[in-house]
Amino acid sequence: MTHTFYKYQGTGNDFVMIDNRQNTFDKTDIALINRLCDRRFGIGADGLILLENHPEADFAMVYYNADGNESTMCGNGGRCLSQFAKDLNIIDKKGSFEAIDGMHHVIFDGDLVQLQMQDVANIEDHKSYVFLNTGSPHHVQFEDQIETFDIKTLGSAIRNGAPYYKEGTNVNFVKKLSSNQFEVRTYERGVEDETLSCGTGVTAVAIAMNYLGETPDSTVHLKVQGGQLKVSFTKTEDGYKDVWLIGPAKQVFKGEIEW
Ligand SMILES: N[C@@H](CCC[C@H](N)C(=O)O)C(=O)O
Repeated sequence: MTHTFYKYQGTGNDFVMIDNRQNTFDKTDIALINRLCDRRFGIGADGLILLENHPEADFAMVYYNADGNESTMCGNGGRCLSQFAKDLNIIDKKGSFEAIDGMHHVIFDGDLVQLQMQDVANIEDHKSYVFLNTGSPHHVQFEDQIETFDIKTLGSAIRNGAPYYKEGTNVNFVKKLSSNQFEVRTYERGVEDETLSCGTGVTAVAIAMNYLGETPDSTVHLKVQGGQLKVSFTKTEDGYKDVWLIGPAKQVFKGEIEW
Protein backbone atom coordinates (compact mmCIF):
# COMPACT_ATOMS: atom_id res chain seq x y z
CA MET A 1 0.00 0.00 0.00
CA THR A 2 1.22 3.55 -0.77
CA HIS A 3 1.77 5.95 2.14
CA THR A 4 2.41 9.70 2.18
CA PHE A 5 5.46 10.92 4.09
CA TYR A 6 7.22 14.26 4.57
CA LYS A 7 10.90 14.96 5.07
CA TYR A 8 12.09 17.83 7.31
CA GLN A 9 15.49 19.05 8.49
CA GLY A 10 16.64 21.32 11.29
CA THR A 11 20.29 22.43 10.85
CA GLY A 12 20.87 19.20 8.95
CA ASN A 13 19.35 16.84 11.55
CA ASP A 14 16.78 15.18 9.26
CA PHE A 15 13.53 13.37 9.93
CA VAL A 16 10.80 11.43 8.17
CA MET A 17 7.45 12.86 9.33
CA ILE A 18 4.22 10.91 9.27
CA ASP A 19 0.79 12.33 10.03
CA ASN A 20 -0.57 9.60 12.31
CA ARG A 21 -3.71 11.38 13.53
CA GLN A 22 -5.78 8.43 12.23
CA ASN A 23 -3.59 5.99 14.23
CA THR A 24 -2.81 3.79 11.23
CA PHE A 25 0.98 3.48 11.67
CA ASP A 26 2.22 0.16 13.12
CA LYS A 27 4.47 1.33 15.97
CA THR A 28 5.74 -2.20 16.65
CA ASP A 29 7.38 -2.49 13.22
CA ILE A 30 10.97 -1.56 14.15
CA ALA A 31 12.33 -3.02 10.88
CA LEU A 32 10.01 -0.76 8.84
CA ILE A 33 11.06 2.40 10.73
CA ASN A 34 14.72 1.40 10.32
CA ARG A 35 14.19 0.83 6.56
CA LEU A 36 12.36 4.15 6.05
CA CYS A 37 15.32 5.94 7.71
CA ASP A 38 17.92 4.00 5.71
CA ARG A 39 19.79 6.29 3.29
CA ARG A 40 20.17 3.56 0.63
CA PHE A 41 17.11 1.33 0.99
CA GLY A 42 14.63 3.96 2.23
CA ILE A 43 13.94 7.69 2.40
CA GLY A 44 16.97 8.42 4.57
CA ALA A 45 16.89 10.24 7.92
CA ASP A 46 18.35 10.43 11.42
CA GLY A 47 14.92 9.59 12.84
CA LEU A 48 11.21 9.16 12.20
CA ILE A 49 8.50 11.18 13.96
CA LEU A 50 4.78 10.56 14.23
CA LEU A 51 2.43 13.51 14.65
CA GLU A 52 -0.58 12.37 16.69
CA ASN A 53 -3.67 13.82 18.34
CA HIS A 54 -3.52 14.88 21.98
CA PRO A 55 -6.47 15.48 24.34
CA GLU A 56 -5.17 18.83 25.71
CA ALA A 57 -2.18 19.96 23.68
CA ASP A 58 -2.27 20.84 19.97
CA PHE A 59 -0.61 17.53 19.05
CA ALA A 60 1.65 14.75 20.35
CA MET A 61 5.17 13.70 19.27
CA VAL A 62 6.38 10.09 19.04
CA TYR A 63 10.09 9.86 18.19
CA TYR A 64 12.12 6.94 16.80
CA ASN A 65 15.85 6.89 16.13
CA ALA A 66 17.11 5.70 12.71
CA ASP A 67 17.74 2.25 14.22
CA GLY A 68 13.95 1.88 14.50
CA ASN A 69 13.66 2.13 18.30
CA GLU A 70 11.54 4.67 20.11
CA SER A 71 13.79 6.98 22.08
CA THR A 72 13.89 9.99 24.37
CA MET A 73 13.37 13.63 23.40
CA CYS A 74 14.68 15.02 20.12
CA GLY A 75 15.06 18.82 20.19
CA ASN A 76 15.58 19.37 16.47
CA GLY A 77 12.84 16.83 15.81
CA GLY A 78 10.49 18.80 18.07
CA ARG A 79 11.25 21.98 16.13
CA CYS A 80 10.72 20.19 12.79
CA LEU A 81 7.50 18.55 14.01
CA SER A 82 6.20 21.97 15.09
CA GLN A 83 6.93 23.33 11.60
CA PHE A 84 5.12 20.27 10.17
CA ALA A 85 2.10 21.00 12.43
CA LYS A 86 2.16 24.62 11.22
CA ASP A 87 2.34 23.47 7.57
CA LEU A 88 -0.68 21.21 8.23
CA ASN A 89 -2.53 24.24 9.74
CA ILE A 90 -2.81 22.53 13.14
CA ILE A 91 -1.10 25.53 14.77
CA ASP A 92 -0.31 29.05 13.62
CA LYS A 93 2.08 31.42 15.45
CA LYS A 94 2.54 29.25 18.54
CA GLY A 95 1.49 25.89 19.94
CA SER A 96 2.04 23.12 22.44
CA PHE A 97 2.72 19.40 22.20
CA GLU A 98 3.48 16.49 24.47
CA ALA A 99 6.60 14.39 23.91
CA ILE A 100 8.08 11.53 25.94
CA ASP A 101 9.69 14.01 28.38
CA GLY A 102 6.54 16.10 28.93
CA MET A 103 4.88 19.23 27.55
CA HIS A 104 6.63 21.65 25.19
CA HIS A 105 5.68 25.11 23.96
CA VAL A 106 6.70 26.42 20.57
CA ILE A 107 6.77 29.96 19.16
CA PHE A 108 7.49 30.88 15.52
CA ASP A 109 9.58 33.98 14.87
CA GLY A 110 10.12 34.49 11.13
CA ASP A 111 12.27 31.58 9.94
CA LEU A 112 13.10 30.51 13.47
CA VAL A 113 11.32 27.84 15.50
CA GLN A 114 11.70 28.45 19.24
CA LEU A 115 11.10 25.32 21.32
CA GLN A 116 10.82 25.30 25.09
CA MET A 117 12.87 22.45 26.56
CA GLN A 118 12.65 20.77 29.96
CA ASP A 119 14.15 22.40 33.07
CA VAL A 120 17.53 20.95 34.04
CA ALA A 121 18.20 20.47 37.76
CA ASN A 122 20.97 17.86 37.85
CA ILE A 123 24.39 18.37 36.30
CA GLU A 124 27.18 15.88 37.00
CA ASP A 125 30.68 17.37 36.84
CA HIS A 126 33.14 14.51 36.31
CA LYS A 127 36.10 16.90 35.71
CA SER A 128 37.02 15.55 32.25
CA TYR A 129 33.38 15.67 31.15
CA VAL A 130 29.92 16.81 32.24
CA PHE A 131 26.77 14.66 32.08
CA LEU A 132 23.24 16.04 32.03
CA ASN A 133 19.80 15.17 30.70
CA THR A 134 17.99 17.74 28.57
CA GLY A 135 15.21 15.34 27.57
CA SER A 136 17.89 12.95 26.28
CA PRO A 137 21.16 12.00 28.02
CA HIS A 138 24.29 13.96 27.04
CA HIS A 139 27.99 13.55 27.73
CA VAL A 140 29.80 16.88 27.10
CA GLN A 141 33.58 17.18 26.81
CA PHE A 142 36.07 19.67 25.37
CA GLU A 143 37.99 18.85 22.20
CA ASP A 144 40.30 21.51 20.72
CA GLN A 145 41.02 19.52 17.54
CA ILE A 146 37.30 19.39 16.77
CA GLU A 147 37.67 19.90 13.00
CA THR A 148 39.86 16.81 12.48
CA PHE A 149 38.72 14.68 15.40
CA ASP A 150 37.37 11.17 14.63
CA ILE A 151 33.90 11.74 16.10
CA LYS A 152 32.48 8.37 15.06
CA THR A 153 35.24 6.21 16.58
CA LEU A 154 35.66 8.17 19.81
CA GLY A 155 31.98 8.97 20.20
CA SER A 156 31.12 5.31 19.82
CA ALA A 157 33.75 4.28 22.42
CA ILE A 158 32.33 6.74 24.97
CA ARG A 159 28.69 5.88 24.14
CA ASN A 160 29.29 2.16 24.68
CA GLY A 161 31.79 2.40 27.55
CA ALA A 162 31.57 3.05 31.31
CA PRO A 163 29.38 4.32 32.89
CA TYR A 164 26.84 4.24 30.02
CA TYR A 165 27.10 0.76 28.48
CA LYS A 166 23.96 -0.63 26.77
CA GLU A 167 21.58 2.25 27.55
CA GLY A 168 24.20 4.58 26.13
CA THR A 169 24.38 8.34 25.84
CA ASN A 170 24.76 10.97 23.16
CA VAL A 171 28.29 12.41 23.08
CA ASN A 172 29.09 16.08 22.40
CA PHE A 173 32.59 17.38 21.63
CA VAL A 174 32.96 21.13 22.24
CA LYS A 175 35.40 23.86 21.23
CA LYS A 176 35.13 27.36 22.68
CA LEU A 177 35.04 30.02 19.94
CA SER A 178 34.35 33.11 22.09
CA SER A 179 32.79 34.00 25.45
CA ASN A 180 29.30 33.00 24.25
CA GLN A 181 29.95 30.87 21.13
CA PHE A 182 30.88 27.22 21.00
CA GLU A 183 31.38 24.74 18.19
CA VAL A 184 29.74 21.36 18.78
CA ARG A 185 29.96 17.99 17.03
CA THR A 186 27.67 15.23 18.28
CA TYR A 187 27.70 11.43 18.12
CA GLU A 188 24.09 10.27 18.46
CA ARG A 189 23.01 7.05 20.07
CA GLY A 190 20.39 5.26 17.94
CA VAL A 191 21.93 6.72 14.77
CA GLU A 192 25.32 5.35 15.91
CA ASP A 193 27.15 8.04 13.98
CA GLU A 194 27.77 11.75 13.96
CA THR A 195 24.73 13.81 12.96
CA LEU A 196 24.98 17.34 11.52
CA SER A 197 23.23 18.77 14.57
CA CYS A 198 21.58 17.67 17.82
CA GLY A 199 19.08 19.96 19.58
CA THR A 200 19.09 18.36 23.03
CA GLY A 201 22.89 18.15 22.57
CA VAL A 202 23.49 21.88 22.01
CA THR A 203 21.03 22.60 24.85
CA ALA A 204 23.20 20.40 27.10
CA VAL A 205 26.39 22.12 25.88
CA ALA A 206 24.99 25.65 26.45
CA ILE A 207 23.90 24.80 30.01
CA ALA A 208 27.14 22.91 30.77
CA MET A 209 29.26 25.84 29.53
CA ASN A 210 27.39 28.26 31.79
CA TYR A 211 27.58 25.81 34.71
CA LEU A 212 31.36 25.43 34.26
CA GLY A 213 31.82 29.23 34.09
CA GLU A 214 32.91 29.09 30.43
CA THR A 215 30.22 31.65 29.55
CA PRO A 216 28.53 34.19 31.82
CA ASP A 217 25.74 34.65 29.27
CA SER A 218 22.21 33.24 29.37
CA THR A 219 22.01 33.18 25.57
CA VAL A 220 24.60 30.94 23.96
CA HIS A 221 25.38 30.53 20.24
CA LEU A 222 26.22 27.07 18.96
CA LYS A 223 27.93 26.35 15.65
CA VAL A 224 27.07 22.84 14.45
CA GLN A 225 27.99 20.98 11.26
CA GLY A 226 24.60 21.87 9.72
CA GLY A 227 24.35 25.55 10.72
CA GLN A 228 23.76 27.75 13.72
CA LEU A 229 21.55 27.30 16.79
CA LYS A 230 20.89 29.41 19.86
CA VAL A 231 19.95 28.36 23.40
CA SER A 232 18.65 30.69 26.09
CA PHE A 233 17.84 29.92 29.73
CA THR A 234 17.38 31.36 33.21
CA LYS A 235 19.81 30.16 35.86
CA THR A 236 18.17 29.79 39.28
CA GLU A 237 19.15 28.30 42.64
CA ASP A 238 17.24 25.14 41.62
CA GLY A 239 18.89 24.75 38.24
CA TYR A 240 18.22 25.94 34.70
CA LYS A 241 14.67 26.96 33.79
CA ASP A 242 12.86 28.63 30.90
CA VAL A 243 15.20 26.83 28.48
CA TRP A 244 14.64 27.58 24.76
CA LEU A 245 16.22 25.95 21.70
CA ILE A 246 16.09 28.29 18.70
CA GLY A 247 16.88 27.67 15.03
CA PRO A 248 15.48 27.03 11.54
CA ALA A 249 13.37 23.99 10.55
CA LYS A 250 12.29 23.33 6.98
CA GLN A 251 10.33 20.91 4.85
CA VAL A 252 12.68 19.29 2.31
CA PHE A 253 10.14 17.29 0.29
CA LYS A 254 6.92 15.30 0.40
CA GLY A 255 6.58 11.87 -1.19
CA GLU A 256 4.89 8.51 -1.37
CA ILE A 257 6.38 5.15 -0.47
CA GLU A 258 5.19 1.54 -0.44
CA TRP A 259 5.11 -0.56 2.70
N1 LIG B 1 18.74 14.55 17.36
C1 LIG B 1 18.10 14.70 18.61
C2 LIG B 1 18.35 13.69 19.67
C3 LIG B 1 17.62 12.39 19.35
C4 LIG B 1 17.63 11.37 20.46
C5 LIG B 1 18.95 10.70 20.62
N2 LIG B 1 19.48 10.11 19.44
C6 LIG B 1 18.81 9.65 21.72
O1 LIG B 1 18.38 8.52 21.46
O2 LIG B 1 19.10 9.99 22.88
C7 LIG B 1 18.01 16.12 19.06
O3 LIG B 1 17.97 17.02 18.20
O4 LIG B 1 17.87 16.36 20.25
